[in-house]
Amino acid sequence: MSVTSVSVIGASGRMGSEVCRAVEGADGLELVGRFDVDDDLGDLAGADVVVEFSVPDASPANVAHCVEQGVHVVVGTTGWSADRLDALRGQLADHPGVGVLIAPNFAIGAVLMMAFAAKAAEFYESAEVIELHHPDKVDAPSGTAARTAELIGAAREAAGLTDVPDATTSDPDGARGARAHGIPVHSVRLRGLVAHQEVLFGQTGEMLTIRHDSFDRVSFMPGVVAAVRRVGEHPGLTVGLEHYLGI
Ligand SMILES: NC(=O)C1=CN([C@@H]2O[C@H](COP(=O)(O)OP(=O)(O)OC[C@H]3O[C@@H](n4cnc5c(N)ncnc54)[C@H](O)[C@@H]3O)[C@@H](O)[C@H]2O)C=CC1
Ligand SMILES: O=C(O)C1=N[C@H](C(=O)O)C[C@H](O)C1
Repeated sequence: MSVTSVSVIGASGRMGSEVCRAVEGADGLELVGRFDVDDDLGDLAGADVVVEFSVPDASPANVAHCVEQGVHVVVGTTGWSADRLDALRGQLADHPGVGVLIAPNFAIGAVLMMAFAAKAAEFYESAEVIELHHPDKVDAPSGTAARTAELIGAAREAAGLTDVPDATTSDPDGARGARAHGIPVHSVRLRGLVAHQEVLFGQTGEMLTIRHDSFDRVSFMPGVVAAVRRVGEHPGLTVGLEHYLGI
């Protein structure tokens, strides 16, 4: 069996340290490098694939460095705006053999939740997203919630649905949440939580709730390991693990 060498950026963090353990325990993968803030990424310890879980402001430069080195990258860090994705696509055009996967969520159940939400969206007048996370999370809304709202918004637009109904005219403190792609998104931060999301759909006389819970960060590891194994077969930029899983 051939061995894929893997380096991890953000290796000291909650996700990075879990990824190091998962890579060390996976058949056919070898952990060759651990990098964190202020480390010189250099040749990335000669890795075939890098896994990147750092912070939104650092991730684009880290990924750009990997692409420049001709190394495939699996990215879990959030904060990839449309502008940042466009810049990465531009860079990848000059490195046609390199694959980059950016996934807002590597838990299989979360990927399914987003797919189910996209499927349900056209059938309901109302839609709202509630994401619930540990209080050490620095970004809100979560990348998963933003992506879910984007998928729901796109499905609604394709179906000719207009704005979600909402008679609110006074909301000085933002109690109705943020709006992402026209969908209200609410962020909860609570000690004891890991990563959770509910997608609520409403229609006269009925409600559909789609909920996913990650109780432990090990829930993300099968998706990360699958992505490491496959990223080399997908040159260019892929956004969302569903494209590797046929979901
Ligand atoms: N896609 C997914 O399935 C998941 C994504 N995430 C995302 O992953 C990211 C990291 O989350 P956590 O591990 O919980 O955060 P964390 O704060 O525990 O870890 C981040 C690590 O990145 C390091 N870091 C900071 N600046 C850096 C730089 N310039 N270069 C290299 N490393 C740097 C920090 O020192 C820290 O060790 C967040 O954006 C989070 O939303 C988290 C869980 C699952
Ligand atoms: O910071 C986290 O913990 C998580 N971040 C990702 C996100 O923002 O969606 C994925 C998961 O929700 C955990």
